[in-house]
Amino acid sequence: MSLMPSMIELLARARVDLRMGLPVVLTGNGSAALAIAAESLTGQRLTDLRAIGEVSLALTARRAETLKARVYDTDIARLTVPTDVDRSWVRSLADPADDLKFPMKGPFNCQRTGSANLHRLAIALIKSARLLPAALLVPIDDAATFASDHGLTLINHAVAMPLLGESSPLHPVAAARLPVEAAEAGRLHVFRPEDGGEEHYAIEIGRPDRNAPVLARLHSACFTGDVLGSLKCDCGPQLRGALAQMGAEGAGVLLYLNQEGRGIGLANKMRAYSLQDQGFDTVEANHRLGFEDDERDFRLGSEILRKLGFDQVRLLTNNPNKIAMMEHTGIRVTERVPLKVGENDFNRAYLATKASKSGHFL
Ligand SMILES: Nc1nc2c(ncn2[C@@H]2O[C@H](COP(=O)(O)OP(=O)(O)OP(=O)(O)O)[C@@H](O)[C@H]2O)c(=O)[nH]1
Ligand SMILES: [Zn+2]
Repeated sequence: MSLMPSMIELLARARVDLRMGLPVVLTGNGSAALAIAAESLTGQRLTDLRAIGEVSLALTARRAETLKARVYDTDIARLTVPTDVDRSWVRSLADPADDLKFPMKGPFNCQRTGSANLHRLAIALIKSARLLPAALLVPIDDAATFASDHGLTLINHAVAMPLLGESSPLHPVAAARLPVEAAEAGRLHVFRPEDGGEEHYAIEIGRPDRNAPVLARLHSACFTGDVLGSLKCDCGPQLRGALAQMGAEGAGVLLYLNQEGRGIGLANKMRAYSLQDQGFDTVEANHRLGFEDDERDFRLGSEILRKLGFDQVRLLTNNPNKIAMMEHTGIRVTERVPLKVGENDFNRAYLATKASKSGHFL
């Protein structure tokens, strides 16, 4: 029946559930579990989970490394939650804010038998909901009955995992003329993904020739840099510099991708900034939170370019990964145009770390 939600729709619902602190039901390979985000766990929900069975905590291998917890499943660690700890124990394992002040002492009881599939699915879902990558799971018997009895969203591992790894198709929803400081001939296009995720934007400057390489910039949202003029990064000057160059050349396209904080979201980026104030660099901070260096999906940049009719670019960037991803997804990068602007005393170390650890061109 067509009114039944598809897995894409169920995943969108599950993201909201997890953000709200509601459990979701995960199932796969004959097993089933309730999963709840550690970040939005209430004391009552922890009590409720314990009434069902033994509760385990899923963490990424990155987070486990900081906690010195054993990882038996490559990318995921599964820790048994002791019966005598409260919500603050879970919080301290999930959130590195107080790692230095109150180091979490193991040894932790790390699970090595059974499958980590449902734990991995919970982490993937929680990352896509832009929460701290940590989930509590408790096994249940009959997933379908449990979900319908309690009105919970039911997610199947085999169907969901490939979808979570894919880039959702994007569709143009609206476009209009937008004169900007850099060029009077501007046009803003809004693209919406099918998975209910963030919209992304493209600002077209002039009327670029679709048969020649276009001067292009893939800009990732940075509220602090773009809007507030933060001195901790170079995003604001890069945004304005790219538009200015497009204005001067009379043509270009700037994609504004809503992947704040290299894809971890603004709340997590502020957590990373707090860790940076404790002395960690931008990459270490991401790892301590349980994220990879860069959680962005640049494939959507190629898709937007193609939808706008472009297949070759002169790419304004210092990031070799952006070039590799463009080429990999069928957009030819005929030239890399360096974008070195906005270095200052506050972001010098950040820019140096990008060069030394993330391979950025100097
Ligand atoms: N997680 C995290 N994200 C950051 C930090 N500083 C800046 N960002 C984010 O990094 C992204 C900056 O991306 P881009 O401007 O595309 O920079 P880039 O990947 O270095 O590539 P180019 O600028 O093209 O050379 C934005 O999403 C910022 O919000 C940080 O310390 N931690
Ligand atoms: Zn920035």
